[in-house]
Amino acid sequence: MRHGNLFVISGPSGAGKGTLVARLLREVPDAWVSRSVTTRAPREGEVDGVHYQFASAEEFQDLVDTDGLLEWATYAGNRYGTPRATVEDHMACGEQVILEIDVQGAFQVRDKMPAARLVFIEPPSLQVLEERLRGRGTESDEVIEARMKAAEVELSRKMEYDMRLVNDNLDEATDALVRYVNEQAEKARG
Ligand SMILES: Nc1nc2c(ncn2[C@@H]2O[C@H](COP(=O)(O)OP(=O)(O)O)[C@@H](O)[C@H]2O)c(=O)[nH]1
Ligand SMILES: Nc1ncnc2c1ncn2[C@@H]1O[C@H](COP(=O)(O)OP(=O)(O)O)[C@@H](O)[C@H]1O
Repeated sequence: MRHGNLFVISGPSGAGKGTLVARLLREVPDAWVSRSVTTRAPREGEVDGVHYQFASAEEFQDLVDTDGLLEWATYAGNRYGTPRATVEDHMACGEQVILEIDVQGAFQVRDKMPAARLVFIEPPSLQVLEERLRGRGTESDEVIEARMKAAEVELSRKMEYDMRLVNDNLDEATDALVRYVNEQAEKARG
């Protein structure tokens, strides 16, 4: 059994974080992904307790006030946070814990848990990013515009991450992510 490690995956909306994390979970048997709490409305097809734990603004604030979140941030007008207890439990079980969170949250995690590995997923270009966001078909034009603005701020911080990965060819990007997680987990085992 390997020791528990913490991996943070960030990158602009539409870069392919969710797609890559889903593939990583299939290929790394001891990987586990945290489920965030959010005040964002569910998209069509999203199920409460599966994709996110959907919460009201009051419920979210209660979690903040009771120190129930490891980190939290406001992104494009909605609040998102990582439940602390489940992350700690899964790390204690020796799992490779994955947080798919924004750049603000990533640096809060690094402050609290300096051993966390931070991975930044980049799109091949801003044009491809916009095409993927539109192609996903889950957001209005207005929301896509807000996410493209956020993308520029996010990309400006990529050099602060431990690893950067361009998600161009999906199979190659998946392999690189799986390799990195396994290498780091083996290194931590010593
Ligand atoms: N800080 C933080 N960011 C989160 C959390 N959960 C999701 N996010 C980020 O919030 C942003 C918006 O997520 P979402 O609305 O699901 O859009 P998507 O990433 O385009 O599918 C993305 O950058 C996510 O990585 C969390 O628990 N904490
Ligand atoms: N390497 C890739 N090549 C082409 N399309 C991709 C690739 N990776 C992801 N996509 C597609 O781009 C869209 C955004 O991916 P998603 O995983 O939802 O991004 P994120 O979680 O970063 O917002 C989805 O429709 C997904 O199927």
